[in-house]
Parts: sequence; C-alpha cells; structure tokens
Amino acid sequence: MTEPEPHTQLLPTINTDSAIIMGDPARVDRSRQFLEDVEDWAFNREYKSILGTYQGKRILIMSTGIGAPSTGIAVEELNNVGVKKVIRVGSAGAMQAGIDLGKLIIGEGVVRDDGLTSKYVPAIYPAVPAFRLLALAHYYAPEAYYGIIRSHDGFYMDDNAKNEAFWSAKGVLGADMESGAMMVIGRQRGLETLSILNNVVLYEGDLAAGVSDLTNGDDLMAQGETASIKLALNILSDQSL
Ligand SMILES: O=P(O)(O)O[C@H]1O[C@H](CO)[C@@H](O)[C@H]1O
Ligand SMILES: O=c1cc[nH]c(=O)[nH]1
Repeated sequence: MTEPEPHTQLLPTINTDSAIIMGDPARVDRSRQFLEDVEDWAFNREYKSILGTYQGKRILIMSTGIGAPSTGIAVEELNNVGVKKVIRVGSAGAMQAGIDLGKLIIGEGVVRDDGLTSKYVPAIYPAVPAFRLLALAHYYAPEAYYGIIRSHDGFYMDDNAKNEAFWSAKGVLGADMESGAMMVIGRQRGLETLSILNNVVLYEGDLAAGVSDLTNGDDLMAQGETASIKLALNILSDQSL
C-alpha cells in the first residue's frame, strides 16, 4: 500500500494535477467558500489541505507555513503525488511606492535571496514562472502589477531597510519568503508554477503592522486575498491547460 507523504500526508489518490499553496493555514479555511464539494484532506504540522472543484476542475489547496524549507518540502511532496501545476497565493510587502494595499503583485521572476535553493542549483539559475500560467494571469488580471519579486529568509532583520532600498532601486516590486523556492524546486521537478501576491504592506511601511492587519481581516487586504485566490482558481481551471 502507498504510504502518505511524511509531512503533507498527501497521497496520489488526491487525484488532481493542480494545487494552490499559501503560507497560512487559516487562508486555506477562508478559501473553502470558493470551492464546491469540499473535502478536508489533512492537517499535519503547517500543512493543511482541502480538495474541491472549481468550474468542474478538481483542485488541491494547501498551506506551507513560512519560508523556503517548508515550501520546498511541500513542492517535493506535491510532485511525489502527481501534481504538475502549482500556484502560490501569498501575501507580500510592496517595494515600490504607489502599490496600494490589496493590490496583486505577480512575479515574472524572483530574486533568490533564500538559503535553500542554491543547495539545489547555483544562484545564477533563474527563478521564473511557467509562461502558460503567467499568460493566463495577464488574461484574467491585466490590472495586476507584473515584475520581479524578491524572496528572502529573514522577516526581522536589522538590515531590512537597507536591503529593501537596494532592491527597490533595482525595480523589484514586492517581497515574500516562498516564491523563489517554489519556482526553482518546481522547475527542477518539471512542475509549472506561478506566484500571485496580495500586498499587505505599503512601501517603507511597518512590516509587522501590515501582517497583523491581514490577520485581522483589514478590508483592502481581505479583498486582495479573495482576488488572489479567485485568480489562481480561474487560471488552474482554464480549458487551455
Ligand atoms: O501570507 P504568506 O503566504 O505566509 O506569505 C508571506 O507572509 C509571511 C510573512 O508574514 C511569509 O510567509 C511571506 O511570504
Ligand atoms: O514585507 C513583507 C510582507 C509580507 N511578507 C514578507 O515577506 N514581506
């Protein structure tokens, strides 16, 4: 008998090639309302998973916890059970002035400022999304902000302001902690990936306060979260895939 994956508890009997991942297990619960025929799958460590259908397409939604290592495990275990397309629906801090709260930032590529992915492939290897998924994002959400994002490892770093000023000046749009790992490891395993981020911190705003506002359901951020989940569902259920 096939054993469940050790961390996510997934099995090939999830019977879908498409998954949405997100850091926060509570966001998985908030995603239920958009699916039909919802089935709880597992909740082990930080990995909470549900299955359901959206416009006839069966889709897995699963949390990964925070950061590259736990996301790397999630991507590996998704691959082990037959998932081929993964979209991250995360939160981010804006790195350019003028990107309002709740606006969507979609990565055309990621600055790999994490510790894990260079253990897979050298740092000169690009972290990029799948063109097919990115093209569908443009179709369903032409108004989103598209560009380079930065995935980092340290939320409470003494040199945050300096690093953000540096990468902002290079044109980076927003920061998260998982997109780079998902894209690099996903690409190594032959998966198609995309990252859709809901802005929860204005550029040069208070990082911790922004994340708390998301937890407390601030209106603009809640709307951004809903928009990001629906966009991922529309892409993964598109007939062209
Ligand atoms: O809201 P999630 O998906 O967890 O994403 C962002 O929020 C967390 C930090 O507060 C990090 O995981 C970051 O990438
Ligand atoms: O600024 C932010 C906000 C959320 N998550 C991050 O990684 N950075």
